[in-house]
Amino acid sequence: MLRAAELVAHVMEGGNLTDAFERMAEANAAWPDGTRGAVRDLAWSTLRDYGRGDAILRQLLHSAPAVLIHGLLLVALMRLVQRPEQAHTVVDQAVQAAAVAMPGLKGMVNGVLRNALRQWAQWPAWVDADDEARHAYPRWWVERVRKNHPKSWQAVLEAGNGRPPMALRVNRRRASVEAVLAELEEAGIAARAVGGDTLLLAHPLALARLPGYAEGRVSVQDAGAQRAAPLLAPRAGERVLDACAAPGGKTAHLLELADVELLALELDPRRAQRIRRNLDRLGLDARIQVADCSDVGNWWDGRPFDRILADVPCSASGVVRRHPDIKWLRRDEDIAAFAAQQARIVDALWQTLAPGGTMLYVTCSVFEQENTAQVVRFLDRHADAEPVPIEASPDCPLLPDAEHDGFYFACLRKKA
Ligand SMILES: C[S@@+](CC[C@H](N)C(=O)[O-])C[C@H]1O[C@@H](n2cnc3c(N)ncnc32)[C@H](O)[C@@H]1O
Repeated sequence: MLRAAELVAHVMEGGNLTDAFERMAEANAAWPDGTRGAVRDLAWSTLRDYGRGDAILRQLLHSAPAVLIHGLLLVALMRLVQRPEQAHTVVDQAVQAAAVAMPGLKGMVNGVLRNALRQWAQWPAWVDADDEARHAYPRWWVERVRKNHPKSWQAVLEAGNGRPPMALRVNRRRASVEAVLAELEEAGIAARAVGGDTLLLAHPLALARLPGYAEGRVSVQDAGAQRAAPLLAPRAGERVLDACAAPGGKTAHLLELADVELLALELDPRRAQRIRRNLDRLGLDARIQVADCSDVGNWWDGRPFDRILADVPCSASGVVRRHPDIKWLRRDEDIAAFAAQQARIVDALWQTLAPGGTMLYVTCSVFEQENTAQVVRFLDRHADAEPVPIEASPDCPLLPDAEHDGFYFACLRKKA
């Protein structure tokens, strides 16, 4: 419980959840899978529900406690929601964790949690009275989703608060969908094919338990993310640019689909190393370069590309259930900053596209400003660009649901 509280406290201080968890897991390499999974699950669940937990705590506390104790109380409340039948054990565990972290505050933790239990029946009313708590999102986020998706805003918010599905991509160079399904069945892992190279697992599991992963027959990639490479539809012999490539999920998928000459660019040198590791595992190859793709003069050799994947940095609002810290760390004004950065990137990349070539614009955002509005402005600025319809639509917003995360795709052709 203390480890999960440390992660929650780290986010409350503005830190990144995934990075902090990876550092913690590295420092505790001897943790069994079960411990690693439990710490992760508790921290992630607490942050998905942070608004609700905090609304309850505000009723019980007179002043804000030290951030680690605040995190611990939130984790304990989440545990109480998950396991009400073990309430007394949960309180004892939280008190023991406080005794280790801040012995002087263990009485306070005990008092607050016992008081919380006495007032259990009030929790729904406390949560309902607070807009942010009811939805478990900041107010600005709720407003944006409501405005951008008037018919489905509640479903979008709910999907973002749920647990994400786990999907696999079959490496068609090494295995077939049928062969992988049979292998999974033999290992007692329930899965079903959902089109293309994609399999959906009935229950998420640890990578170490996944047959064929180490041997490069399968990768873990969300089913929505797996739409990108087939939409770009690379053909053998083409020059392809993957402009924002790390950790290389879509780079690998493109290479699995066709023998192309691929350049993968990535701004972050540490993340760029993950592309090579992924390609090596899958038996694939590409040129990988650390560069700012919008600074064309620094990396482009002047030879145009036939296809460009622009999987641009974005708010990640479509994958918030995988990164629940972002909904509490992002600010409304960040979205305009992302949109400006995306515009800079696609304008720069457009120069490197061959006439007749296509660029696939991708975000994992559900915010219009980064999606359709971005593409409409792009088409206004570039008279030589035209949309290539996706399933009879000029673009393809994929809202998050039980099978896939939220994505947005627009395919743009450069007039010949
Ligand atoms: C959405 S992620 C890409 C995910 C990746 N395409 C995949 O499928 O595995 C965006 C990536 O773009 C990188 N990035 C951000 N700004 C960039 C820039 N100006 N040039 C190149 N890469 C950039 C980020 O570091 C991040 O790794």
